[in-house]
Amino acid sequence: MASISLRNASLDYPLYGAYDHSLKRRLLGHLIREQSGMRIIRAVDNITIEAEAGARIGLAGPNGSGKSTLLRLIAGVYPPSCGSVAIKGNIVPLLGLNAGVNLDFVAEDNIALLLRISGRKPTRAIIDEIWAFTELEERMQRLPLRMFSSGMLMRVLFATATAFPADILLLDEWLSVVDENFSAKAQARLIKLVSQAAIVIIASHDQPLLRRTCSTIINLDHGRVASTVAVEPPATHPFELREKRA
Ligand SMILES: Nc1ncnc2c1ncn2[C@@H]1O[C@H](COP(=O)(O)OP(=O)(O)OP(=O)(O)O)[C@@H](O)[C@H]1O
Repeated sequence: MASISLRNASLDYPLYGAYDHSLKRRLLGHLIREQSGMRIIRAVDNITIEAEAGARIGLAGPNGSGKSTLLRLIAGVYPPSCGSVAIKGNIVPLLGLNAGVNLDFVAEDNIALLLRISGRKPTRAIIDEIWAFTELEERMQRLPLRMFSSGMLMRVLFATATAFPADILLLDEWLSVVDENFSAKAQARLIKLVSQAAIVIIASHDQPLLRRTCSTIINLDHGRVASTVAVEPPATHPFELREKRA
């Protein structure tokens, strides 16, 4: 059974070199939690979340409030600086599509690599199925991704990231997927993935979207939970995810 348990989890980003070394700065260092010359940003601050199967959680909050970092913490991209994060179930993190990609490798090798990273065996049949979804010419499978347009690259990465169902689906707002035709197709694939996932967490600035799709909205502010709002159960399939990054 899928579950997420964050207990008093925090995440500090160390900011190497983002400061000066003057005496004044050193004297002021302790005021900004600077340790041995390292400045730290606490992007997620003491957050506790318990989610079981069926949870649909929206993360809201102003720019820099910690939504993306919290998703990365749950995805295991970063370990917590303190507190604990325990996850049961396989996670599909749709956070930044470029993660894990090597532009110098040909497309099919990248697909194989991404599948392996997510614990899947990249068989010929699976790669072909992913490629069919992209609607790109077959010969392009053997070209380095460096030669792809950004829209083509997006198609390949989206098709790969969404090829398998997830127990836990994490969505950072990023869907401005290429041209109109593909967008409709991408949206349909995403809706399917969302409906199959046991737990879905969506970070977005789009309150109507969060209200349509989530049962709980967590409002973040400066990395902390400012409020948690229960939302009426969404109507059947009001899912509309085409949005631009803020
Ligand atoms: N790689 C990084 N290194 C250092 N600081 C970072 C890094 N990524 C984010 N931050 C900082 O962490 C804080 C939280 O950022 P985060 O991207 O999680 O916020 P967000 O709520 O997703 O913002 P937005 O709505 O603008 O996408 C911000 O202060 C940001 O400057």
